[in-house]
This record gives sequence, C-alpha cells and structure tokens, in this order.
Amino acid sequence: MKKRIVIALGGNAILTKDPSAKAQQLALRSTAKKLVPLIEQGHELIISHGNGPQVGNLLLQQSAADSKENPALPLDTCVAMTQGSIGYWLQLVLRETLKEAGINKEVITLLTQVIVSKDDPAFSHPTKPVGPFLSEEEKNRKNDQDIYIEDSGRGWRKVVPSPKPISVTEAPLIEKLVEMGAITIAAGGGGIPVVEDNGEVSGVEAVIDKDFASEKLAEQIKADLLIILTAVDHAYLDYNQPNQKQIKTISVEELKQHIDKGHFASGSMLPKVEAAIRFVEHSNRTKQAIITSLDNVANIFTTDIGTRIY
Ligand SMILES: Nc1ncnc2c1ncn2[C@@H]1O[C@H](COP(=O)(O)OP(=O)(O)O)[C@@H](O)[C@H]1O
Ligand SMILES: NC(=O)OP(=O)(O)O
Repeated sequence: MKKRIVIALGGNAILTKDPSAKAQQLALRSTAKKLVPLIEQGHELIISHGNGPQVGNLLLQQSAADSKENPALPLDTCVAMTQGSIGYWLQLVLRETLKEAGINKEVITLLTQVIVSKDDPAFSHPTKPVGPFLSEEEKNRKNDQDIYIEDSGRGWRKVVPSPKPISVTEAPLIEKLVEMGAITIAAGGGGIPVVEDNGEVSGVEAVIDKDFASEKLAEQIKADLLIILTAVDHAYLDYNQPNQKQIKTISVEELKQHIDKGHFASGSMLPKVEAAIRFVEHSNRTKQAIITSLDNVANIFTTDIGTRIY
C-alpha cells in the first residue's frame, strides 16, 4: 500500500570525509540510489536532511568576511544557504538517478521556514553541534567567544542555539506538492528558524534539529511513517560498550525508560529517539517511526530491520 513517508537524512548521507561540493554530490548520488526502491514501490517521499557540518563550515567562512563591503551573514541566512546548496545537489542527483531507473517523477526543493519561540530557553543555552570536529588541542587554541562541547566521543564542536520547532510554515504547500506527485525536499537543516511577533516574521540565529523539524513536518502533512536515517542500523542500549545491544521493535513506554537511564547521547541519538516518540504519540500510537541506516532503507518493508517505535 502506498505510504506517505518523511525521510530524515543524516550527516553520512551527504558528507563523507571530503567536504568539497563535488564529494558531497557524490555521496548524495549514492544516497539517491538507495532511495529509489521506495520510489519504485510507489511511496510518496518527503526528504529532509541535516546541515550541521555544512552550516558550521559556512559560519567559519563568514568569520573571514569582516568588512562593510563583504559583511558576515547571520546564521538564519546561512541555514537558508545550506538548504539551497544541499537541496540543489540532492535534486540534481535524484533527477539523474530517477532518469537512469526509468522513473518519471518531479523533484523539487522548497526553502522552508520553521517557526520557533523567541522565548525558547535554547537561545541562552546553545547545544547544537555544528561544523568540523576539533581535537582538544585545536579547541583550546580557538580564540573566540564560541562555546564548544565534546560530541559523542567524536571530538569537540562549536554549539549554537537549537530551539524546538513549533510549526513548518510551508507545510500546506508541501502537502500539495506531494499530492501532485513530486518528491519534495523540504525542512533541510531543520528549516530556517523564524519568529513571529505581532504578525511580523523574522529570522533568528539558530539551527533547529532536523529530526525534530522532520517530525513536526510529518505531523503537519499527515505522513504515515517517519524514517530517520543515520550511520547506525539501530539505536543501541549501552552503545559502544562491549555489551551493546540493538533495540528492535519497541514501545514508546519502554523507550522512554531507556532515555531515563541515559542510553542515548544528547545531540546525536537522543533527538532521533525523542522525535520518533513524538511522532508515534501524536498519531495516538497508530503510526510507527523507524531509526535505521541508509543501507537498510530499501528493505524497510520486507524485513524487520531497524529500531521500530510503536
Ligand atoms: N544509544 C545509541 N545508539 C546508537 N547510536 C548512538 C547512540 N548514542 C549515540 N549514538 C551515536 O549517534 C550517531 C547518530 O547521530 P548523528 O551522527 O548526530 O546523526 P545524523 O546521522 O543525523 O548526522 C550514531 O552514528 C552514533 O555514533
Ligand atoms: N540541523 C541539523 O540537525 O543538522 P545535523 O543533523 O547535520 O546535525
């Protein structure tokens, strides 16, 4: 049966070791190929993606722009730029891949704004890692006002505010595009964060978590399924320990208990698990969310692979 699926692409779908535009397009080409089976099966796909490494790199590029003639651009604009660049790459390679597979489908990227609260506590407590991973030495050599955290044992990264998404502004339009049969790339990089004040909308300096934004979009466009794709095939208990254990099919209640016991690193697996729970709860537990790796996506309906939250 045809399903409406929001797919959130993790960092490894876009960026391998080489952050050049060419290498990212190459990585996305292989990602696009892995999504083709779902399209062949007739499902409606709405694809979102991360931008943590890319927007952090853009911010570093902004720090070189210090003149009136060439001013540094604010973070909301940088998020919009990454939606544009990654969306462009993905749109390009998806169209090519579909053509090769003999599938006649439109692909469109939509600049997407996401409303957040100006009073969100995240603005005074940055938690979202962006940009490159630094060694402790490199981090200590940094002479700036930025805050750095250790990111899941992978190195130190700058953190920026990450308010929770309240509403995806373009959701009704995204629904229309999907109904027209277009594969829609939307809410990239968590969406461009904006606040509404007395009817006036303006950008704010933040990076919304793409798993939370994808979940909000999935709610608003009445998706049947939320699939969060990342580098691991499952969420694990005791991750990276000798006794680590895959979480397979699991209820919201049980998963919440594992959250309370601290099994999921904040800034990496925790938002995925929390977004999955929100989606399932919003559907009154009639819908599922799946966390798995990109390599497993083609077999999502033929196997029980992945962490499946019901
Ligand atoms: N309990 C856990 N189970 C699985 N992976 C975990 C867990 N805790 C932390 N991780 C880490 O979280 C990573 C996924 O988060 P991240 O790389 O930030 O996501 P994304 O793929 O969206 O860029 C995994 O690749 C893994 O390194
Ligand atoms: N915006 C966002 O969550 O990006 P990453 O998934 O790349 O961290």
